Formats: sequence, C-alpha cells, structure tokens
Amino acid sequence: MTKVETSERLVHVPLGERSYDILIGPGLMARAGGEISTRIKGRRAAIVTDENVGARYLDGLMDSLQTDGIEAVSVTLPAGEKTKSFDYLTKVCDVLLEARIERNDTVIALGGGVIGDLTGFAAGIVRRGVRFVQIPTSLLSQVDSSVGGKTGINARQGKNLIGIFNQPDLVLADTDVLDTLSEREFRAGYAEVAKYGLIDKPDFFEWLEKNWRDVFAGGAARIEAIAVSCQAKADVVAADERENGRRALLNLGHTFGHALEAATQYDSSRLVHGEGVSIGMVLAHRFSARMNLVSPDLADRVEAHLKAVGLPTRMDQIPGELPPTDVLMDAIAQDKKVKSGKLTFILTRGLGQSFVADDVPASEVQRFIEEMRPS
Ligand SMILES: NC(=O)c1ccc[n+]([C@@H]2O[C@H](COP(=O)([O-])OP(=O)(O)OC[C@H]3O[C@@H](n4cnc5c(N)ncnc54)[C@H](O)[C@@H]3O)[C@@H](O)[C@H]2O)c1
Ligand SMILES: O=C(O)C(=O)C[C@@H](O)[C@H](O)[C@H](O)COP(=O)(O)O
Ligand SMILES: [Zn+2]
Repeated sequence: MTKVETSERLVHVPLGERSYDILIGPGLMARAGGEISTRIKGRRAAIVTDENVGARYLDGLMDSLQTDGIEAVSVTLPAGEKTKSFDYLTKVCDVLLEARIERNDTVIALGGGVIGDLTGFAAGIVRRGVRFVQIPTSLLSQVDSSVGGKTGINARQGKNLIGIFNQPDLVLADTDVLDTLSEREFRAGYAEVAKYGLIDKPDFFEWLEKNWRDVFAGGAARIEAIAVSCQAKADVVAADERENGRRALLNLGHTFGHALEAATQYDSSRLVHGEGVSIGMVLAHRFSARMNLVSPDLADRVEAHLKAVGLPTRMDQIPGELPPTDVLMDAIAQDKKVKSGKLTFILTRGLGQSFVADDVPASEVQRFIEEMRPS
C-alpha cells in the first residue's frame, strides 16, 4: 500500500478491476519508478511528452524509472492543442510499436491534457491496450484530464470527436511542477476547478471566491483545491463512467467552449481549453437566465469571479475574427451529448445547481449567440 506523506493526498477512483489511485503532492516525480513498479509488472516504459515539459522533467523521470529497474524510451511532441491530431496519434503508435512495448509494459503521459488525451488513446489501441500511467503537469491535467479515462484527439468537425474511454493505472500529480507553468495556463486550469463548484458544490465555489489567491500562490490551499477537484471528478466517474447520465455535468461550459475552440482552429495563441470553458460557463449561466431558470445576478457573480482571476469571460476577448454563428452552430450540432438530433446543454437553477438539459431548442441557442457575440 502506498505510504501517503502528510503533505500528500490520495484520491481513489473505485472502478472495480479498473480502479486506480491519484497521488497528489510535492516530490512525486522522483518516486515515479517505485510507485509504478508496485503496480505494473513490466520492466519497460515509453514516455510521451511535449517540448516544454520534456525539457524540464523528462530526465528526472527517466532517472526515477531507471532507479527501479525500468528501462524507458521517450518521444517529445510539439506543445499545444494542434498536437491532438491523427498525425501525432500515428507518430506515438509507431514509437510504441517500434519499441516493442508489450501489454504489461507502461506507457507514461508526461504533460498536460493534450499529451494525456493523445497518449491515453494510443495506449488504448496499440496491441488493443497496454498499461498506462498519467503524470499530469498542468493544473488542468492535475484536476481534470488525467482522471476519468476520456482520451482522444480533435477532428476538423469538433473537439475530442475521436477517442475511447481508457482509464489509467495510476495518476501521479506532482504539485512541484506547477511552479514552472505559465500564469495563463494556470488560470486556464483554474476554470475547471471553479467548474466543480458551479456543478454541485456551492460551498467550494464560495471557498474559491475567498481563497483563490492562496490557490494561485501555492501551498496548502492549492493542494486542497486539487484534491477537492479530483475527488469531485472521481465521484462522478465512479457513478457514471461512460457518461450515460450524471457525468455530462462535467461538461458545464463545454458545449459553447468546444465550439469556440473549433472556431479558432485549436490555435492555442487565440484560445486554450480552459479559457473556452470559462467563456462557456458564463454563457451557460447567461443562457439559463434567458430561459428564466435563474436570476441574471448569478451569471454576473460567476463572471465577476472568473474575471477577477484573469480569465476571459466573453467572446469578444478572443483575439481575431470569430466565424459566422452558423459555423458555431455546426460545431454545437457535432457535440457528443446530442441525442436524436436534439441539443444538450448543462444549465443551472442556482449556484451549484447545474443540471442536464437535453432538449434545448437550437433556434434559442442561435439567437442567444447572435446577441452575445462581438458584432
Ligand atoms: N480527458 C479529459 O477528461 C479532459 C479534461 C479536461 C481537458 N481535456 C483536454 O486537455 C487539453 C488541455 O489541457 P492543458 O490545459 O493541460 O493543455 P496542454 O496540454 O496544452 O498544456 C498547456 C501548456 O502548458 C505547458 N506545460 C504543461 N505542464 C507544464 C509545466 N509543468 N511547466 C511548464 N509548462 C508546462 C504545455 O507544454 C503546454 O504548452 C484540451 O485538449 C482538453 O480538451 C481533457
Ligand atoms: O471528464 C468529463 O466527462 C468531462 O466532461 C471533463 C471536461 O472538462 C473535459 O474537457 C472533457 O474532455 C470534455 O468531454 P467531451 O466528452 O465533451 O470531450
Ligand atoms: Zn474541460
């Protein structure tokens, strides 16, 4: 059993034979070899990373694996959303096959959500599945993408449209590595932290409104926010792993957000995922008010908080031209939550009272986007 240090948190994801642990805390990179070898028999590994993360952490991870007798190869990909593509999926599969990575060896995603999603997808299809460990290095990947098993790539038609559910065998969230994450990317990850409060944890959202500066500064408040987020996601995934119901709540802000990411052609210089989610969550709260589900004051409160931490909250803050509303509606129509052609949005009836609305009139959404978009 893993010895959990006092400053360390452990969140368990109970999925029967696919159960796994999330370790959260400082200094975990140096323990990766030991933590992996107590869980996975294979003596070989393949590390997938990106240029920003690899330059800082690849050697340290390789050393830790070697100390525990695990021989590793690695591949370093370009950073940014455009790497979540067929081209780089092919590249990673080729590296794993050329390295003869076997089913009981380990594929390690060392990076943010882009690397985690791409690598998890490759690990799930090479030899019809090899063991897989997430070592998330951005705030967003530590609080969200490394947990729950959604893996995949983007398509021209929209976000994450090609992929599989593939749970990791272990998640090691070394909070030390967040110190080298840019402010912009830390803020982007914070959007997904705030999301958990807006879904069904009003007390957590109120705690964030008071303590977000301490979360940004690091230390105990940051670890607390990460642990609460991971526990929240683990609870939802344990209850509805393949999103037949409740898990859709984790998509709050994403129907709008994903459309904006597709509309900006996944250009990280214009919009990154967490920024799209921030704008999307404000839009979801404003749309809920428009549908007379909640007071407009709540949307103002949500926008004020996300703005206070420095996140964009409106479409006119996205650099460059947005395509016509029809193009945004086409992306929304491709959303994976669509059922029998009807749009599904995560809306709200109050702070922390989100719900799945599965028959939202497209005409209402179109009119709403027209009103909210930059003229
Ligand atoms: N599978 C899921 O459940 C899930 C959940 C949320 C988001 N996502 C996906 O995750 C992606 C966004 O993830 P992200 O925000 O981590 O983006 P990302 O993977 O692009 O990482 C953000 C940027 O920060 C850099 N970086 C990461 N860790 C660093 C560190 N410790 N030090 C310095 N630089 C570092 C990266 O190189 C990159 O430039 C999107 O594709 C989104 O769709 C998936
Ligand atoms: O894990 C989930 O379920 C989520 O919705 C988490 C989201 O933050 C994440 O962006 C996820 O990738 C979106 O899911 P998708 O099914 O819309 O791709
Ligand atoms: Zn997300």
